[in-house]
Amino acid sequence: MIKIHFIVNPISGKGQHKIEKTLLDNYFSSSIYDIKVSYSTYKKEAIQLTQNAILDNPDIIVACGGDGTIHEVATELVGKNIGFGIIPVGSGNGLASNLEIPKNIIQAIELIINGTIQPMDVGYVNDHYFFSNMGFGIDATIIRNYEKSGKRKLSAYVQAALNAAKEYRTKPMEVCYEDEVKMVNPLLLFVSNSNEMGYKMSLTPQASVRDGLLDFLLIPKISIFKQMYYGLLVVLRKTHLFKNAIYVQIPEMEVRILEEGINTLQLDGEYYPFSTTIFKIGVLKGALRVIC
Ligand SMILES: Nc1ncnc2c1ncn2[C@@H]1O[C@H](COP(=O)(O)OP(=O)(O)OP(=O)(O)O)[C@@H](O)[C@H]1O
Repeated sequence: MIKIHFIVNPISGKGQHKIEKTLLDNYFSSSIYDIKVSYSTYKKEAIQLTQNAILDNPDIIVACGGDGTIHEVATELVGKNIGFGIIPVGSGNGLASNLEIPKNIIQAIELIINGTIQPMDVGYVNDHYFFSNMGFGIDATIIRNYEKSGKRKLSAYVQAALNAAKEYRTKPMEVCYEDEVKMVNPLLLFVSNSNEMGYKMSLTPQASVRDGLLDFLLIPKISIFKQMYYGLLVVLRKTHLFKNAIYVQIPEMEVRILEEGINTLQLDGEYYPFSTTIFKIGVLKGALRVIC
């Protein structure tokens, strides 16, 4: 018997997907599979649901949602011998798109049945994991504004980004990597494991979830006109034309923020405040067994 737990976020995407046991039973024969389904009823409950599912010794746990749900479920599976499946019913679906997991629910189910388990890298910052990307800087403010808007669609991201461009204040930081220490004051310090942020957009098109490296993108403080130009290049998928950026592919970096107070990060598109000023960022090669 193959035991599979599905953890479903009922509000992800437009909240209109219907992933239910009756649907799954059509594809997972009861002579081969033992299927369980649970639904998150509030933010971050998928963490607890995954912990409960692990106690049942499943072969596979499937996150049904977007990058936020993937983050919550996969965090509990790092370094464990449990297959991780994805049914991407979120809004941006960045990681699933990077892994070429179809957005069509039936095709994603078929991939869980016929796909192979492949190790993928996992990023970490201090004691938190990330699977797609994380960032200090304006992206954390964009995510905070986006979460406040209560909407989950591309136009809400664009509005959140325009508001963040007006209000964001840069902070001086030291970044240490490969024996170098650089003093920076970045608009954006974006760290990516995956080559897609969601909505088919990317700031780090060269990133791979299997290279044992993270892609670090540092955009210095620039004028509002240059910010708009960069935004345009992101939409046009031509960020390589932007000459003010530092882009390195390395396994680790330390960031020291040179101002006391609360520091904000986005981790896989969710907003997190931290009271620490020192952030150790790195990658665990092949630490998640993903089905794709
Ligand atoms: N029942 C619920 N009510 C409110 N929030 C929930 C519920 N279940 C899960 N959540 C929260 O919903 C948030 C968004 O989830 P998710 O990322 O899966 O969808 P999305 O934002 O539509 O997709 P993406 O991140 O790919 O753009 C997560 O923070 C998650 O904790």
